[in-house]
Amino acid sequence: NPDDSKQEGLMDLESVRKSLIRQEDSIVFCLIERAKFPFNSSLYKPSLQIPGFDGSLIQYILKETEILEAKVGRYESPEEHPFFPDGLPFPLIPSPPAKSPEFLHAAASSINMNRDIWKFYSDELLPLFAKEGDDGSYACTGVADINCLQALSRRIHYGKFVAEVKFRDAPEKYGPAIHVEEMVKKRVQKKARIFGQEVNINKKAGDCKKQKNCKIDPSVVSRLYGEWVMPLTKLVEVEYLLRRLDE
Ligand SMILES: O=C(O)C(=O)C[C@]1(C(=O)O)C=C[C@@H](O)C=C1
Repeated sequence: NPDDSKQEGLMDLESVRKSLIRQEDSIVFCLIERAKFPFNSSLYKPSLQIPGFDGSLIQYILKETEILEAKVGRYESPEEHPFFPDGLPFPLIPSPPAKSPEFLHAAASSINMNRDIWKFYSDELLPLFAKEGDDGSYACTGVADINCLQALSRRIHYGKFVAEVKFRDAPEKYGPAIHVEEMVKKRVQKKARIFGQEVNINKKAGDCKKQKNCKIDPSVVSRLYGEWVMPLTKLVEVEYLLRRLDE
């Protein structure tokens, strides 16, 4: 019953969608940050030879980042999903006791789409917007990648919350999904234009009218949502609902 959830201070579809909209801002800003650097292909190849590690520098940075984050409890949150879940350390500090029962069904923790997110990000999305070249700034580029990957992962796995509120609520209220998708694509495109403009104190703020003046190509951001973010969010929703009635 949706009213019960409101009384318990829990989520409804409106609040879940509001969170998805706020997360768009983070994603667009992370992409703008990554677009400052050239492609830096060495970051993604195992050729840099990290002592004691068999993989690329980007994998090393992400894995070590997640080890630290796990120690301070990041992955105790149902909103966070590690890219390297195997063998992560337990938190060093206990989490505060939960105020309300878990919102998601226990099966939620078995869903992790980060393998697909890693793949589309490095193989398909990056080549669409990173300019060619190698300036050697691998650490900063890698950190920018990790911020993008984690923001995308959080957004896509938020599908679990979308699915749970839909499961609890009456689905006929939601209207055709296709309109929601068109609106999302238009909105992120507009955000890329507005957030990606050069701000000049002598000019009225508007947006970057010409694509070449934008820090990130707005059509790439719209494509990112249409081709990967929303389809993967739907997949998370379906995977979640398939497990929703498990004991
Ligand atoms: O808002 C919803 O109802 C969702 O299911 C989320 C979402 C999205 O990823 O933004 C996913 C699929 C729908 O077709 C539309 C939107």
